[in-house]
Amino acid sequence: MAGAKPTDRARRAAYEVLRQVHEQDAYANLALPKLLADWSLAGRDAAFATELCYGTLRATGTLDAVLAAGSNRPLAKMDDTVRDALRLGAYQLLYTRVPAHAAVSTTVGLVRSTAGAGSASFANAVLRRVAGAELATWLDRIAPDAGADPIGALAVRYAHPEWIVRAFAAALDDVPPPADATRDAAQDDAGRSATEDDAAPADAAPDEAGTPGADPAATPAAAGAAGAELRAALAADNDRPVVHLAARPGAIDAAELARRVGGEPGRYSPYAVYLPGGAPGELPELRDGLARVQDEGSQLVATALAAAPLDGTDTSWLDLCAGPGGKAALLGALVAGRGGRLTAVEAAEHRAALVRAAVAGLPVTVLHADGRAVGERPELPAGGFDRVLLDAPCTGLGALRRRPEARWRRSETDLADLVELQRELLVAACRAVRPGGVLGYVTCSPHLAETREQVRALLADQPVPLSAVDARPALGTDLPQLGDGPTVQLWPHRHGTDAMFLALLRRIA
Ligand SMILES: C[S@@+](CC[C@H](N)C(=O)[O-])C[C@H]1O[C@@H](n2cnc3c(N)ncnc32)[C@H](O)[C@@H]1O
Repeated sequence: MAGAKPTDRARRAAYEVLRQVHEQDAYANLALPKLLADWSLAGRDAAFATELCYGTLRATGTLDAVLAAGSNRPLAKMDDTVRDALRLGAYQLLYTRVPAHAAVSTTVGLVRSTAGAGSASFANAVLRRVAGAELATWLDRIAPDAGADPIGALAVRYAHPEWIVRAFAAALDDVPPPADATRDAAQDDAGRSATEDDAAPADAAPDEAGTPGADPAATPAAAGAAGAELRAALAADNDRPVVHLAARPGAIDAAELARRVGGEPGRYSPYAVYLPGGAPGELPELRDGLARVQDEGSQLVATALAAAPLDGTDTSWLDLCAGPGGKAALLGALVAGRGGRLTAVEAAEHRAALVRAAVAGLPVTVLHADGRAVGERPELPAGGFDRVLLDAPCTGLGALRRRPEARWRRSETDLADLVELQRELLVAACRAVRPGGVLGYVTCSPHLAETREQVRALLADQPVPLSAVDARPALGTDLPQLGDGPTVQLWPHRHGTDAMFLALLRRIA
């Protein structure tokens, strides 16, 4: 790409990431920064590449529906390289202010260079059809009627798979009405944003620029009608998340960290700092271990476990699923302040290595082991721990805004295996906690099968004698909209955090 215009290199970088995501199961937030560096893309050009890449990945399902309608060839029969180029072109046409002629000609050029002249003329014909109507018109054409199929309509308009829309509706207890103003809200959410000259903020981090932001009118404050909060939750997934840092307790406080990095202290976690529009990049505070990039919701659930009332000893803590180590680092620093020690367990070897790096200098023992082995090895004694965190492997539906490809990669069929594993780990965590001790069950997912239903089944079965503890006071007093308890579900559109779930349970004998 040497010699090419920076905007063309930005498009090419976005396209290469799409290929890596779809061909090699790569993660965009890891692949993109490497390509930006390799191709010397910075500032506005890096922001443009990020916008195109993240936006196209987030909107893939909707773009595919448009392309299918605009093509005489089924998507499944298209060459993979052509399909990704068309997605990138259609994204520019429908979701950005890039001029149509530039979106079409650069995409056709890309297809010509990767797949030859015949494919280029096919791409040209499809994109000209796509360019023939605006997003709103396309949505009206391809989305099911909201009256007959409200979930299907929201799925297309907000670019989420239907099973995720259904899961959010159930978790929010906000089932959309048969017919409503869905169309207007979704169109505003999808409003045009980037041009070649006016892309995402020039200094936007590769992992934070994204599809255009949420509709202010779709916030819970403006909500009220059935389905309004669901729309706000879906829109928040398409919003550009603010980078959150966690100050390491005992090493630096949030106010000082905020001053040093030019951010602002978080609203809810005493350790949180927001970097609005900023890139964490090579901040010395991160390099020196004074802080980590960590969503405020993750900070809150870990600190809530540490804050839950406890009688007796409070020096032996366990993190049963610790990789890559964000919560272990926070808990390790907090238990250090109490003169105690954390044991951090992780089943994947490379992730156990990440935990070791994250907890360097803290009183933490890292075990590369299966968390279900509680009671079977001396380092994991049954009844040996005062506080136990189970941050369970889950669908990750609570962090879709940070992982642009994730919503299309996960499928509902993943759920049954995950729920079973969560259940086995929960039983192991119950064995690990001492009588009188506290167990925190956390998922980065609001799916009821992974959250409230999992806890309800555990309390019904009582593998050890357990009672529920109200998690709300342990989270602090400032958090709004925490519901009736005793469990807590955070949401991006309510709290600006990932959608973390927390249940606190006490072993009573
Ligand atoms: C949600 S992540 C944990 C995130 C972590 N607590 C943090 O804050 O960085 C779940 C982790 O559990 C690990 N895991 C999966 N199955 C496990 C098992 N049987 N025992 C222990 N760890 C497991 C996964 O490899 C993954 O790293």
